[in-house]
Amino acid sequence: MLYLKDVAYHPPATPSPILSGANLELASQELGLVIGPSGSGKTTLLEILAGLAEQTKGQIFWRDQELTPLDLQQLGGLVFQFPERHFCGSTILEELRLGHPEIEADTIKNALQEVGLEHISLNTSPHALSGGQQRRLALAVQLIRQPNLLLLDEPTAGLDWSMRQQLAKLLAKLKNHWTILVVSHDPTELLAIADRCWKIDQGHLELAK
Ligand SMILES: Nc1ncnc2c1ncn2[C@@H]1O[C@H](COP(=O)(O)OP(=O)(O)OP(=O)(O)O)[C@@H](O)[C@H]1O
Repeated sequence: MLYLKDVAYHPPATPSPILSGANLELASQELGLVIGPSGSGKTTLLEILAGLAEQTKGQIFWRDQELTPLDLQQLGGLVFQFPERHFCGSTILEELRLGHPEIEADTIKNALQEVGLEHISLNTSPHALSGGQQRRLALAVQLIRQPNLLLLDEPTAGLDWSMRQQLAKLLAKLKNHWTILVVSHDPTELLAIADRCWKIDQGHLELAK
C-alpha cells in the first residue's frame, strides 16, 4: 500500500505551493488515476513519488515503512510523458540493457512478454516501432527493474484512439502484478480501469472515486 500523509511541495522560489497537503492511499495491485489540468502539479507529484524531488512537508509510506527519496527511487519506476523522445539505444535490446548490462535474457523476455512485444526482434530500432509499441517498450524498460510501483505521466498522450484503447487494456493487465499510479489531463480511456481516482487543481489533491 502506498500512503501519502499531508505531502506538500513548496520550493522557496515559488510564491505559492506547487503541491499542498496531499493525502493519498493506493492499495497493492490497484490502479490510481490523478486527473488535472496543465500546471496543476501532476508531474511534480510523480517526481516526488519517484524520489527525484523531495517533499517540503509530509510523509510517504509503503506499507508501514516511511520512505526517503532514495527508497522511492528503488521502489518506483517512472515512465515520463512522451518517453520515446528519450530513447537512447539503437536497438530494443540496447534500450532495455541501458544501465543494466548484466540483465539476463529471461528477464528481458518476461518484460517484453508483459507488454506484448515478445514477437518483435531485439535488434529492431526503438524508433522503427509504432507509437503504441514505443510506449510499451518504455514500460518494459521500467518493468525489468522490477519496481513495486509504476508511475506513468500521461501514458496515452499523442496516441490515436485505437492505440489509447490498447494501452488502457495493457495497463489493466499490468495491474495484476504491479501497483500503478497514472496522471493525466485527458483520462477518457483510463477512467474505466481505475480503482481510485483523484482530482488535482492548483496543487490541491482531492479524492474523486
Ligand atoms: N522546481 C520548480 N520550481 C518552480 N516551479 C515549478 C517547479 N516545478 C514545477 N513548477 C511549477 O509548478 C506547477 C505545476 O507543474 P507540474 O509540471 O507538476 O504540472 P502538471 O500538472 O504536470 O502540468 P503539465 O500537464 O502541463 O505537465 C507549474 O506551474 C510549474 O511551472
